[in-house]
Amino acid sequence: MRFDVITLFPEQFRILSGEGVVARALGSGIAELHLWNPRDFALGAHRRVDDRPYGGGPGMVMLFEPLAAAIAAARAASPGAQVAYLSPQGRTLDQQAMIDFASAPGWILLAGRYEGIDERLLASCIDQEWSIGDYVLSGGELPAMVVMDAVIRLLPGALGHERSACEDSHMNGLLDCPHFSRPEQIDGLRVPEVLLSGDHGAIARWRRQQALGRTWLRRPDLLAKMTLDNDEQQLLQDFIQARQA
Ligand SMILES: CC(C)(C)c1cccc(C(=O)NCC2(NC(=O)c3cccc4nocc34)CCCC2)c1
Repeated sequence: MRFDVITLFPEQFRILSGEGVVARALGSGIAELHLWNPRDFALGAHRRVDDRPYGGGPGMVMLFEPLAAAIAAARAASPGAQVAYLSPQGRTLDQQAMIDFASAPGWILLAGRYEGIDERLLASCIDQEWSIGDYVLSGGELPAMVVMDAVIRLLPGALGHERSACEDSHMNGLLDCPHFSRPEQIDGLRVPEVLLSGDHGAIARWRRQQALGRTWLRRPDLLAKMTLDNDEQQLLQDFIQARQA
């Protein structure tokens, strides 16, 4: 999958070519990243990419022309790719959204800075507006990297042996089960016996029950989106009753 990112800070994206799943995917051609800096499309003597807001007020606004030109260049280089503006006004993303994005031919991601972009870009050049959540950030670069990380992990061949035991619970919306490793005892705290039993069926059921129970306890909103089969409903009931005992 091809990613084109429009950003005033292309250097920030070096972090993706470090190590791990995304770096390997970029290195092996499963994904590709092309960076476009609006400053390269800024004309005139001062090559401005931002200016003061009409109507006054603090801060600066990213100018229309350099962004429109950068978007046009990215569109020409990535046929079929849609343009998504990472923005606090956007649709809040979740795993299902990332799964949907993973089937696109490519994405052109626009990262904002300052107070944001000239609104006319949304009407003329931008196809989608996405948010990674409700907090004040300095720019759209980290949100763009969050989207790339979540989508690239879903591409065929991206996850080798890293597929985790609880990956399934991630994949169908449950929280993770608890994880333990050596030593068996720390300050009197032991590892649940079932995990030491070697009974893989019991271990898989315990992990499923823990994922169900923790989701019920901590994120009932995620559980509400799910349909549990009879076995899962029984596991969850047993978890709830054990807690009330
Ligand atoms: C959400 C709420 C707290 C109510 C709020 C209200 C008003 C402004 C901001 C704010 O953070 N503005 C600054 C910028 N933020 C983001 O780009 C950004 C922020 C959050 C999630 C994102 N997902 O993608 C891009 C995102 C916009 C221009 C430069 C960075 C945040």
